[in-house]
Amino acid sequence: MKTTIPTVPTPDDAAVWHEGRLYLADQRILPERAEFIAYDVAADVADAIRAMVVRGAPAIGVAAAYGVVLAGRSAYAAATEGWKAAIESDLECLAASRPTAVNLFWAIRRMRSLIDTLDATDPTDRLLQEAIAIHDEDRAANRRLGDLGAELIAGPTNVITHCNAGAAATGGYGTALGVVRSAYAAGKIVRVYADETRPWMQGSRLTAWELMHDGIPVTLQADGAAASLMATGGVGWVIVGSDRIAANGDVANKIGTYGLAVMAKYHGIKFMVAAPTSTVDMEIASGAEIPIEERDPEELLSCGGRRLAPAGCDARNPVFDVTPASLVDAIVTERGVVLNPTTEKMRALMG
Ligand SMILES: CSC[C@@H](O)[C@@H](O)C(=O)COP(=O)(O)O
Repeated sequence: MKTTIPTVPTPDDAAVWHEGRLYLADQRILPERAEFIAYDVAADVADAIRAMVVRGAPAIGVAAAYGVVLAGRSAYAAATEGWKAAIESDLECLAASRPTAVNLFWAIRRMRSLIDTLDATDPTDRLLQEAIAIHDEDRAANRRLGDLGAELIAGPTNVITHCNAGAAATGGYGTALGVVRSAYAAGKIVRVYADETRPWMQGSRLTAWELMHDGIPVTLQADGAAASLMATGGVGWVIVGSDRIAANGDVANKIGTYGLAVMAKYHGIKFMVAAPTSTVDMEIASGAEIPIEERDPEELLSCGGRRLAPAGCDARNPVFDVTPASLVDAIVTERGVVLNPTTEKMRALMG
């Protein structure tokens, strides 16, 4: 992990712990401005997750783990040996920040398991070690799954990606964009077509920024342009990340992913989901049980601060959808690849 704060955040600096503070690169304003915000208390980290300062399932998990460190420090300052009772409200506050990305709950559960083993003394150092381990392990998992995903691509080919599943969305390197990074280095990817990803524009702002930062050829397209691109041929894979993968291999990801998978099947294009095993939720049988976040319709009714829709216009803003396992060719994790996922194959992967 980095021990200094870069003056300008790079895509790999979504979360940085430095001298007792958590710094999050503000992903709401990138790439126009690259700035960190410093955090000292867990409730503010929860607000940052809710407000999309930090976003992307693994990065949310990493931020929450550091949030638990801040919670432990505050709880000990307030209640000394009673810190375990005092930390509870902050853990609940972090867990209530966003509902879909299971990495959030996975990270809090892992930090809670550690808390259960600790005594009444100041827990800050021990909690920090665990948060750093979560951060480092995520980066290492992404490197591994990036290489595994790249092996599936015969190449050279073009690929489509949706939303941002890059370094900024993770502890580092990226999931879908980790596969792209590894495959591009191996000469297997010619160009990445990045969907703009309405309404938060994670594709236009973050994916385009990350790929240009790496010198990987990228073409931005409107979300609705993917089908006609597929029809022209030349696209070998759709590669996306995930917020939660159910036990049967159904995949929740950014709204619009399901449509891409349907279109990919129609055009005979392969569909890959790249995610660490911290994104797999074996406690739910299928995608029907995945809670789908609905955000403020205002995010859809306006763009760049300018109102687009007429006053009084109704709008729905589900920000994730579920792609059935039957449309997924490969789920790529750090533990291995699952082709044509089923419950049995996911059980074998997860042990
Ligand atoms: C490696 S990130 C995987 C997913 O979290 C990503 O594709 C996504 O949908 C992010 O949504 P966001 O609403 O930006 O948090």
